[in-house]
Amino acid sequence: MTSHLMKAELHCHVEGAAPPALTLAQAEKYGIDSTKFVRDGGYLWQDFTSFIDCYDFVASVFRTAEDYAALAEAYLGELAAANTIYSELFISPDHGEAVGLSPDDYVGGLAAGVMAAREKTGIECRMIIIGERHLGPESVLRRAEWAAKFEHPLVTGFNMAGEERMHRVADYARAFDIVREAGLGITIHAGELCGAFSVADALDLVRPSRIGHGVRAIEDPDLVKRLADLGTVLEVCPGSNISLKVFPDYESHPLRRFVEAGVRVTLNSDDPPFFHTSLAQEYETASKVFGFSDAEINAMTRTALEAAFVDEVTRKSLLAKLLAADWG
Ligand SMILES: Nc1ncnc2[nH]cnc12
Ligand SMILES: [Zn+2]
Repeated sequence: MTSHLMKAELHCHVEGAAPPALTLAQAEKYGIDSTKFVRDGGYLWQDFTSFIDCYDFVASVFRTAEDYAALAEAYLGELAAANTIYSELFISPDHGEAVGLSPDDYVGGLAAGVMAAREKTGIECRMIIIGERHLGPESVLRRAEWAAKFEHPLVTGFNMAGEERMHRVADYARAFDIVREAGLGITIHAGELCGAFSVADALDLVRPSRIGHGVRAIEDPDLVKRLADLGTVLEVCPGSNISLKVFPDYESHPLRRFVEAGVRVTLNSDDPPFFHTSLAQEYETASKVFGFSDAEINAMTRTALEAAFVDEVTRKSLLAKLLAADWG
């Protein structure tokens, strides 16, 4: 049982956290037909491409700042109820713009939800701007330039998600230079749909402190050692990896091999209802399926807090909470 363990999450896409029932209610509110993407209380997709189509549909039924505030508040409330003290939400202003919501209103709505959740539960949250890789290098560059200028105390990082098989990391290096210069934390999806070369490219060209997934680095032992030596933190999402068939089953999932190799890892849900998971479920899987002890799981939570894109005062306070719980 892991319900008593304190938790932290670095990798969850906010639109990907929308429960199917909420998506249905939103679709009804705007008179949108959802039958192609939601059925029997679950999302309909078969592979990564149709997953992204379904994700885009879900995002399209959130249309106002208030819709996004309610979504963020609901997800953070669920996390807090599972003993989670810190969350980083990946947010994608491109999805807001696609339905006519300005980036300012998109982030403003989410921030209102984040603050309401903190008020009610004490959960701390920061937001990470996403550039969508499959929208192309120009789009990610434009998003990076916007993020570099957009100053908001709750927006602390930049990530690139989306279709990893499109373009090369080099095509996006300039975007990451811009956000690095602006002082944002940097993480990038790599080594999920593509192999070790993609993680190596990310290390060489983007120099992230964290990597979203990164799990296919396991295909190259020298790269695993490089990750351990650099101290790069992997945002591992085991349930997502199994659902998207990155690995056929948990026995072949490399989470434990990364830990044994000294790579810093964290536990995350990615897009929880799409993958029939939750952060609480990922902690349970770490214990029951991977066989990690409470102490090993607490070490992953500590790693998440150490790698979080927060100011040092907040980090210290979060680490103190975890330490107190660990002793308790
Ligand atoms: N697992 C994932 N990989 C890449 N892009 C995503 N966007 C939402 N979920 C994603
Ligand atoms: Zn992701």
